[in-house]
Amino acid sequence: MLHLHTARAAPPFPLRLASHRANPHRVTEAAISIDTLRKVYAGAGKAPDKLALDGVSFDVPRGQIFGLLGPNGAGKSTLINILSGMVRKTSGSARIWGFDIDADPRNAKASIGIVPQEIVFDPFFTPAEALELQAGLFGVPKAHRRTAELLRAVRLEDKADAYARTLSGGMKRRLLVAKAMVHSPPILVLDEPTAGVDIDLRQQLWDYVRELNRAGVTIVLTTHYLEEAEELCDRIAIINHGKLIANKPTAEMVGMAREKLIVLTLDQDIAALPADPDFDKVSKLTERVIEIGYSKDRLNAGQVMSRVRAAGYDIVDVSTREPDLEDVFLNLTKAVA
Ligand SMILES: Nc1ncnc2c1ncn2[C@@H]1O[C@H](COP(=O)(O)OP(=O)(O)OP(=O)(O)O)[C@@H](O)[C@H]1O
Repeated sequence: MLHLHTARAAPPFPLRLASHRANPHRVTEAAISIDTLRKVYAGAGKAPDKLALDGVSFDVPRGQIFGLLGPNGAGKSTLINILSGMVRKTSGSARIWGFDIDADPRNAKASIGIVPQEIVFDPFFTPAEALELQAGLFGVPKAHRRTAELLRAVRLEDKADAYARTLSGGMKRRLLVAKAMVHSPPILVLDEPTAGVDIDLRQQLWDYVRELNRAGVTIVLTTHYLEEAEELCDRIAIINHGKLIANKPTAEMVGMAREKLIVLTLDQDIAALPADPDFDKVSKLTERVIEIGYSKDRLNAGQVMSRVRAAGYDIVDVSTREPDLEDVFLNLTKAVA
């Protein structure tokens, strides 16, 4: 049972109250709204300038788990670092919970909690001290601090007074999530939180992320793990080479994979691969096993098998594969590579 009051109707401490009162319509806005965001890193020495974000625009709807996917170097961290105020954008604009990051940076920052990719800790602080310090940095007065509650939420209450260096990797990750929540932001961003994390821990972390989301927190996560995005996210955006190349509800995104694969075990060694203009690709996996890729718009599995039989083979075993996010991802990133 989660006791966080992260997304309560009354805006969290400390800065949002006044602005929300001043503009109640903001409540209906997207959690994050990004408009034509561009970032060029100036080249050092003889190195050329690097265009990291090339006019990216999208909204993260409130209340969702939103996945930001992209290959290495796509621009994901740049985007998140702009939101957190660590990187200065070159042009474009961004609003966090309705607050423009230029015009209202304090409220924008107060509305977002960021769990960084790397685990950085002062080993001599206990988890309780680390949370108190972090709350202090955000200007949360003592009376509003929720150290014990947060430690309970991330199941670290019995480690409250242990030195950080004695925590396991998983405990440290959970402490990072608690640290990102000290100011009760309505948005939590997790930057590749499960890179290098074992399966058990990953599952625990996702359970907790789901719990936070059920409590009303909008979640943005970047990940390289496509299955993870597929399992967790309501909506997925893909960026590649600094450009947004897709942004859809997860089910729709997965449905974009047109190609299906069928693996057939034949009754005899394959002499020549069956050629058919409707097959997108045919590959021999072993002497008697072939894999055929076909577009589900043009053929169904029965028709594929009939055509292989017509080429003189009997089929002794068959399996098909549904398209998944990986197929979409590969197709999309290939198209603009
Ligand atoms: N401080 C910097 N100076 C110059 N170039 C940079 C800087 N930071 C990032 N880049 C470049 O900008 C591009 C986008 O990098 P970014 O870290 O945003 O990508 P990413 O999608 O987060 O990648 P990863 O998944 O590997 O973390 C890359 O080509 C990277 O080399």
